[in-house]
Amino acid sequence: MTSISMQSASSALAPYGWDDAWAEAFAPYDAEGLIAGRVVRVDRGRCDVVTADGVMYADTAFVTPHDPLRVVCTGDWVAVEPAGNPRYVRAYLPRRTAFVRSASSKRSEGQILAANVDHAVVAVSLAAELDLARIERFLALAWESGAQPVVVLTKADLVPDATTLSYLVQDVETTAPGVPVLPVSSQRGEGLDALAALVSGGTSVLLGQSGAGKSTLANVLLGEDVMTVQATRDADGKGRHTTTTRNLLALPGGGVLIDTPGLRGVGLWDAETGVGQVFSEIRDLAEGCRFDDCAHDSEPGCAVRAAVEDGELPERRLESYRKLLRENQWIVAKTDARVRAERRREWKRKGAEGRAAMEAKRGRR
Ligand SMILES: Nc1nc2c(ncn2[C@@H]2O[C@H](COP(=O)(O)OP(=O)(O)OP(=O)(O)O)[C@@H](O)[C@H]2O)c(=O)[nH]1
Ligand SMILES: [Zn+2]
Repeated sequence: MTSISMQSASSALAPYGWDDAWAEAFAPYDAEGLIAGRVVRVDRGRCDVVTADGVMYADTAFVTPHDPLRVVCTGDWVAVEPAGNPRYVRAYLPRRTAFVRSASSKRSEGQILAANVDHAVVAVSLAAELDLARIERFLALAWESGAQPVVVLTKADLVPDATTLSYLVQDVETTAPGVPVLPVSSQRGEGLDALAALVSGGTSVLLGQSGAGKSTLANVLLGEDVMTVQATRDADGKGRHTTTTRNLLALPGGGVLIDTPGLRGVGLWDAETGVGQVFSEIRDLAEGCRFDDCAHDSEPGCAVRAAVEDGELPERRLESYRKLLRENQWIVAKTDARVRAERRREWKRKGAEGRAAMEAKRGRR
């Protein structure tokens, strides 16, 4: 049975992405009298949570274990205490997707940047020459998170004619199998309705190089309503201007936009699965290689090299694939080395503390 509080939460939180599956996952917390909400901002152990009763300021101490991937982040659905000063976040619901930096989700030292993202919108400017390798890199990050990538080719108004534009779109489409490619112009308005429709069904993030036009797109998507959205004041009336720095916003046309500073400058991390998805046609071809661990270099019976020789697979694509895999392996190795060094320091520190404690005890005797 759904409680009254859950029913009101459902309608108030729907613009933030609440659905039946979240309601079901939340049911046990509802039974405990906890409040459902979505994290719109995290800052040093505290977070702002949008709930049916407005934005609440909550402490995350209960849900901040040592594993940095299990720290509450923007986009999480959480169970907050109904009262208290401070109120505590008691739990967060299992994540559907997660953007993680520095290491894979299988490891414990990554940094979580955003949770429960459905669409990763990669903004690519048409004002400069297309850098396909860069697009592939962003797509790897996007796939790795579990979100569906979308490429938005911005500043389409700067492309001289429609034929050129269609060639550019085709180039990106062959680089991005399984990814919708959408040319837009924030200045002239082309493609913006299609983009708004695309992001209206879920939570989106904007990725892409500096100057790609992300802020401009965000402003267009947020429209004039951005001011009223941001004016929803926090319920505990502390009078702080938290809402202006919110990292998660409900879009007037439907859907949610997450824009965190960390996501903006994101680089490649352990994204081997993501890299494989970007180059899905290479992965498919590799099934025909004689050796399971074929590096598609000079091995005999390599189906991938054969496809390059036949002109079926662009050489650039294979090079880019191998480069991203190498880069990825290097990052993993570096991260592992750093973690090992950190652990050693930790052991030393613990050892020293342990010895000090023993000596203190002995001294007391
Ligand atoms: N001609 C044209 N220029 C655009 C368009 N969209 C954005 N720009 C311009 O491109 C520049 C960069 O846009 P931003 O939106 O600031 O880019 P950004 O990706 O947010 O950049 P960072 O904040 O550095 O990550 C600005 O000067 C915009 O005016 C467009 O559709 N057409
Ligand atoms: Zn091969």
